[in-house]
Amino acid sequence: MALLEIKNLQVRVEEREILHGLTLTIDAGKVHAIMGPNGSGKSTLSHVIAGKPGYEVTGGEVLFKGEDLLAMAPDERAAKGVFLAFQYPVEIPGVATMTFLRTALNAQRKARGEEEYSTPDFLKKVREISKSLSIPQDMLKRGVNVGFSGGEKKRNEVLQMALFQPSLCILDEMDSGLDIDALRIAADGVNALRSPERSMVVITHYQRLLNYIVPDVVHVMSKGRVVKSGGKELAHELEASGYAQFEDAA
Ligand SMILES: Nc1ncnc2c1ncn2[C@@H]1O[C@H](COP(=O)(O)OP(=O)(O)OP(=O)(O)O)[C@@H](O)[C@H]1O
Repeated sequence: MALLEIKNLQVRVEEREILHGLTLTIDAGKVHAIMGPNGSGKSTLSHVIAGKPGYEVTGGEVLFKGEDLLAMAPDERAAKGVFLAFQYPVEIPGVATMTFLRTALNAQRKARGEEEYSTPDFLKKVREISKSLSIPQDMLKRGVNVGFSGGEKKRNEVLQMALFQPSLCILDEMDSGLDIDALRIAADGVNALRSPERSMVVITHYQRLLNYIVPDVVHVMSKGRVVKSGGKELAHELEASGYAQFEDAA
């Protein structure tokens, strides 16, 4: 069974149809890259999967582990293992990162009927992961993403991923705003999470990120649909030839 199955998905935002019958299947243990020009609907797709409000699904279906994902509330999706790493992570002043991480993790565990982490176990886990991502401990005492640099925000997203252990990770333009060293650290963190049970959807404009996170499958999106799928070599072809050929075909 596929981990995620999207069939003929149609989505409207503010009365305008953005996804026009998108079909995509993601098997467990695979890394899929989604590429495509600005405005083709990549972020819209990731937001609809995560359950962000404001998107009206007018047709099609999304099955996650065989269940109707669209019928689930966003927190239920997270507890079931869907994680979206934001393109622009939000700041939450007044909520310490550590408190946020612990509350979110325990809420997800509780929803799954699992025991909550004890404080020492939780601290040990966070320290281990943050060390591997070069995130200083004092950063975790600050408000969520408050005063974090662009690179630190992205690394904080990878920290959440490593802590929550989701089965589907969607990375929306993880490379934007990252310098080469930060990109390598974040990509190493993502690669460490690759497993036969976990799938990743990497949304990016550029082939560069895919040198660090090598995909099994590459899809091209254009005008609200997946218009071509192939192996990792497809990303190299796109880098050479651009997206215009698909714009015409869509
Ligand atoms: N909240 C919104 N209100 C109105 N239009 C929207 C909204 N969100 C998205 N759109 C429109 O939907 C289209 C697809 O946007 P989306 O952000 O999904 O594309 P994208 O492929 O992620 O683009 P980019 O590569 O530039 O990030 C765009 O034309 C955008 O203007």
